[in-house]
Amino acid sequence: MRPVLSCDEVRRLEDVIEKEGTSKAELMEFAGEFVASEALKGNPSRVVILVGFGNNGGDGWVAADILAQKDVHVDVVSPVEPDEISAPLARHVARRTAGRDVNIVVGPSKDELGELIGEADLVIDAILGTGFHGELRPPFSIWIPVVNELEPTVLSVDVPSGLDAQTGVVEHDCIRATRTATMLAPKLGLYSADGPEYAGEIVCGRLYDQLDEVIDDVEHEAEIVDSADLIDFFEPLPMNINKYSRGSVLVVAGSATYPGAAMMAAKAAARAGAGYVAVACPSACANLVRMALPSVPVIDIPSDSRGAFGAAARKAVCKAAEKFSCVLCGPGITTAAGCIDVVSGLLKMDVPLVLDADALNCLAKYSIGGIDKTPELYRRDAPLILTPHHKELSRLIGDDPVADLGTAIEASRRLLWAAGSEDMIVVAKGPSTAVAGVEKVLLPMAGPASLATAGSGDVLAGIIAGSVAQAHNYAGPWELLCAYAVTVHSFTGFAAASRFGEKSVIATDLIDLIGDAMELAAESALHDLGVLDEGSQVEEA
Ligand SMILES: NC(=O)C1=CN([C@@H]2O[C@H](COP(=O)(O)OP(=O)(O)OC[C@H]3O[C@@H](n4cnc5c(N)ncnc54)[C@H](O)[C@@H]3O)[C@@H](O)[C@H]2O)[C@@H](O)CC1
Ligand SMILES: Nc1ncnc2c1ncn2[C@@H]1O[C@H](COP(=O)(O)OP(=O)(O)O)[C@@H](O)[C@H]1O
Ligand SMILES: [K+]
Repeated sequence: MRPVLSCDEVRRLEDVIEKEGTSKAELMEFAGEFVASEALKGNPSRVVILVGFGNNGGDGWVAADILAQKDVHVDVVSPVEPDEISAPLARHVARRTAGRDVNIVVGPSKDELGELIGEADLVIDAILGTGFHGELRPPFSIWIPVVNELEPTVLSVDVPSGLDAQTGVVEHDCIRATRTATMLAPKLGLYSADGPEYAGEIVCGRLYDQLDEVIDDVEHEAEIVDSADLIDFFEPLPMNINKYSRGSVLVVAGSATYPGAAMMAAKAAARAGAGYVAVACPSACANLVRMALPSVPVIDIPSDSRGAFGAAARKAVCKAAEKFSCVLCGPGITTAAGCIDVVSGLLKMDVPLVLDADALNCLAKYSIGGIDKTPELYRRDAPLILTPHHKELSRLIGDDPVADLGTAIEASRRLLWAAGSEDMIVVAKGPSTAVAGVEKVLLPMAGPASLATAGSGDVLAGIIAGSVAQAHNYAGPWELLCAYAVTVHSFTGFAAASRFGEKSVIATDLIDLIGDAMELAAESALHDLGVLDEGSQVEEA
């Protein structure tokens, strides 16, 4: 797993490194060397380096010097003369580079800038880094659209300029990078909100030899999960099993209005590997589910007048749930009174429980001002996995806004710390999904935007429940198991997009591709571990 840091954590890390004897000035030299080495990978003969007023620009000035020494023609485009640069470290390296064989262009017109970029093989964007905040000001608000319009190959330094390194939000405009060379550790904003759209491929410069020894001296906002970290989940099925010992899931879902949600979640749980999956749904939709899923037993639960769980549902659901290795509750249930009752009954049981969709909205209705105010309502000894998207997460914390990865992680932590249980996980879904536990927050590989389709979350909930059900002897952490499920879901998105076309994927497509997705994830893990060469098949390993 690879750490992802907040801007504050990066600053603290730089302080730790400085205490260990490597100054910030030296770090800037290493950052510039890293940028130059990344730039040289494309063998450019002409490079334009756009620099700003701060230390991000400093990295660019150092890279300019190195590239010029390698016989690359370098044009540095600066808003001011080197002597007028405000950040002292950056001013120092700018003055030094000014005395070398580089062409410095101060305050060019739009046309001049366009011409320079048109002649270059590569543009290095060292305008703004972690120090950027507020509204983009001139001249950068003028430079950035000129760059983007010409669509050159762009290497951004640390973060694409214009992107908030913490939130990933682009308020006004942002450099569209081909690649981003980030320093010490990726910043959270590269994975949040608009980050993935603008950052391109992300490469990380370690800069400091003993980075592994000091990086744990600061907290990590999150950790990226690579397929290789999930290798233990790709074991083949043992011979000596039966359908129950493989793991069983009770899917408590559906209503007269939303029978499909129950069908999709149940089928996904089975495709994810559970040996026995049953559905407990309101009697109003039971026959529909029976007809759609011949392999799945359906337990009739008393309905209310609208076809949702009724007053007698809690007892019937909890009795049925006793026999299962995992219960998934929520897809399509509505928030009728009987549903709220069912959710509260299941929370009191000691079976591993996944709460999704309307089960989360039922939970939010329990309390005023956020469920973290009354953690006794959801604190339990058995595993509890909540799978909210941003709106559901916001409801759970009393309607405080959840808009991006950073705020989703913060909201998840509020829920987790209030409960204080190692067996509770929040899978905060979004374009990038965070899997948060009390100890750590994981970022599994995100899927394609094709996953933004109705019912896709029901499929993920099924994959999570199916995976939990199989984890009889699993020693944890639950974060990793949920990260595995999210990764498989992401791969279903890629597999479906390549089969049906990016815009044509619908949630039911994802379900039948769960097996393919597991194979793709396993291949990717073996590839990361160096067991598979590019293009070879799993069977050859
Ligand atoms: N501090 C360190 O130890 C290291 C820092 N490094 C680099 O330093 C960067 C951070 O440097 P700084 O903290 O100087 O900040 P930046 O260089 O990212 O930006 C600060 C500058 O941008 C200007 N600015 C801020 N908001 C603006 C806006 N809305 N419109 C126009 N201009 C705006 C400010 O006037 C300020 O001069 C990192 O991203 C990284 O690239 C690296 O050199 C590695 C070591
Ligand atoms: N832009 C996106 N890129 C990648 N994945 C996405 C994107 N938008 C949504 N997703 C994923 O799709 C799923 C949607 O879940 P959810 O919002 O609960 O859908 P539904 O309620 O319709 O089932 C989540 O797993 C989420 O992470
Ligand atoms: K930048």
